[in-house]
Amino acid sequence: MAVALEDLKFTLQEVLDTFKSCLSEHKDVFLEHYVAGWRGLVRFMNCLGSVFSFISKDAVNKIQILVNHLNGENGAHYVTIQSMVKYELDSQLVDLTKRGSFPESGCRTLLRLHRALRWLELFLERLQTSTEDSNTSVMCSEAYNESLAQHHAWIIRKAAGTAFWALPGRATFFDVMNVGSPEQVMAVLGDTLPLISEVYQVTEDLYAQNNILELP
Ligand SMILES: CCCCCCCC/C=C\CCCCCCCC(=O)N[C@@H](COP(=O)(O)O)[C@H](O)/C=C/CCCCCCCCCCCCC
Repeated sequence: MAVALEDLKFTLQEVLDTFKSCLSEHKDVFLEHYVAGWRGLVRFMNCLGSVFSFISKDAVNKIQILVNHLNGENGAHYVTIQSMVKYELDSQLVDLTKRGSFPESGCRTLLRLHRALRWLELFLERLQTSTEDSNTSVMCSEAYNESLAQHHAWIIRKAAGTAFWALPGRATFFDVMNVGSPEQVMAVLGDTLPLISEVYQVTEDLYAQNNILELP
C-alpha cells in the first residue's frame, strides 16, 4: 500500500537534516530540500489535530505548486531559489504589483512560505528558551503576531488565533517532535535554529535585492 509522505511519523531530526541540505557552499538554496523541509513540518502539524487542517491545506497547496514547477518542463530553472527568481523575473512570469496572469509563480508562492519560516524561527526561539511552565499557545501567537499576521487579513488572523489555543502543552509538543528527552529536544533545537535562520536570511536578502518582498 502506498503511504503519502505527509502521513509518515514526524521527527525533528529529519527536518534538521533537510534544512542542513538546503544551502550549497555558495549559499544557494536548493528548492527540492526547502520543499522537503516544509513537508516535514506539515507532517508535524498533522499530528496536532484537525483544527490545524486549514493551515496545513494552504501549506500543502503551496508546496505542490513549487513541486510542479520543479518537475515541470522548465524544472532546470527551479533547482535553486536564486535560479528560480532570475528565471521568472527575466521571463516576466511574476505579477509584481497586482494579482494577474501569474497567481502560481514560484516567487510569490515561495514568498508565502518564506514569511511562515520567519514565524517558525521566532516560535522555535521561544521554545528554546522556554521552561516547563511556558505556554505553547502564547509562544505561537506572539511569534505569529510579530511575523505572518502582518500579511494576513482579519479573518485569517482570527482563525489562526483560535487554532493556536488548541495547541498541546509543551510536554506533548516535545513528544511529537520525537527526538527523546526535553534535553535532547533542546539540543536538536539548538542545531536546527541557526540553519533555519540562515536559510531565512539568504532568501530575505535575495528577495530584498530583487525588490520582490511584497508580491501580491
Ligand atoms: C519543529 C517543530 C515545531 C514547529 C512545527 C511547526 C509546524 C508548522 C507547519 C506548517 C506551518 C504552516 C505554514 C503556513 C503557511 C501559510 C502561508 C500563508 O501565509 N498563506 C496565506 C496567504 O496565501 P495567499 O492567499 O496569498 O495565497 C493564506 O491566506 C493562509 C491561509 C491559512 C492560514 C495560515 C495561518 C498561518 C499560521 C502559521 C502558524 C502555524 C501554527 C502551527 C502550529 C504548530
